[in-house]
Amino acid sequence: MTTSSSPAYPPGTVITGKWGRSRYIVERLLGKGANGKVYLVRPSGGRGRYALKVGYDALDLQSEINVLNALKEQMPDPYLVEADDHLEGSREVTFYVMRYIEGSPLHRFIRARGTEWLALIGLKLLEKLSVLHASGYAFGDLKPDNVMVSAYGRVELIDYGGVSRFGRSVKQFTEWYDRGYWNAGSRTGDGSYDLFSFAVMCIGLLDEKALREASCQLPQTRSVSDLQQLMRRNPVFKPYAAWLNKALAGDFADSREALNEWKRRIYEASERHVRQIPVRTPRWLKNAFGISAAVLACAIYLFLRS
Ligand SMILES: Nc1ncnc2c1ncn2[C@@H]1O[C@H](COP(=O)(O)OP(=O)(O)OP(=O)(O)O)[C@@H](O)[C@H]1O
Repeated sequence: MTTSSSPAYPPGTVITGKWGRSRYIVERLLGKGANGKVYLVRPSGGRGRYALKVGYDALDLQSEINVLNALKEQMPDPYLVEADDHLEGSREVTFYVMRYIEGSPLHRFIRARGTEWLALIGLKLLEKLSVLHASGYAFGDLKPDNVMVSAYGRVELIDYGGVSRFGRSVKQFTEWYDRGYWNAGSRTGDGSYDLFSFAVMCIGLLDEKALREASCQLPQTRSVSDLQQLMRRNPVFKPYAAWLNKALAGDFADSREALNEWKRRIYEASERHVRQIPVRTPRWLKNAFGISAAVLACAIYLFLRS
């Protein structure tokens, strides 16, 4: 199996599936993480571009493939294209091919486009999570690096390596977004585990400095009330605070309910916003009104004189 220190495949490398005989040509390395390397590839003789992941550990990659296979039926536009083995020198290496998400990770998107995008992106992300949860899986390692956003605001979860069946221990997590880290519950994979991570992720996107400060507490004193306090201090949280508090407390029955409440709250907030925009009278209308008033005054004067 390939390792994290093995050199990346250079552009032009051909990866041939042992069983399906598909051939993919590497264009470039998209990124590497703790579990594997991901390449941008195009099918030999075919059209389109895909992302191809080569894992460091065969078992870990296989469990990722199993989850993606199980989700294939639930998704209208499946993420997994195919999985196969190929020969790297004399070694057999497992890989899988997925949809290529052209975009940027969530935190970079929000930094570039503004926090007002959070309402819409949060909505789309909750939709993705509720499909995953309806299939009995928790995403686990929900964090901004694992959410890709396209230029048009299309949202996609990447890195299914942390996905676990409901009721099993979460396989991978990142401190800030982990319910256990905030002494707020177990590391058992369930819908509310992901909703908790989602809430902390929103907090970090809206005020990263405050989240960093809150996380500096002693591990035994760190708690959800630190997160609630920081939200009270910054008005940027106002439209989201009630929802975020509910997710932090694990009070949503499931992610469908969380999704519906998010929808309701963002519609209400946008309606309030529209109502608050002062309606300015255009200058031409003021002028026209002035002329009509003058004409009317003359008409009344002439009428009274006659
Ligand atoms: N479908 C995709 N489309 C575009 N880029 C992708 C895709 N999947 C992964 N990437 C890129 O490759 C990088 C590594 O992928 P991934 O997160 O799956 O690897 P990992 O080893 O599981 O990472 P981690 O250390 O976060 O667990 C990502 O950060 C992202 O930049």
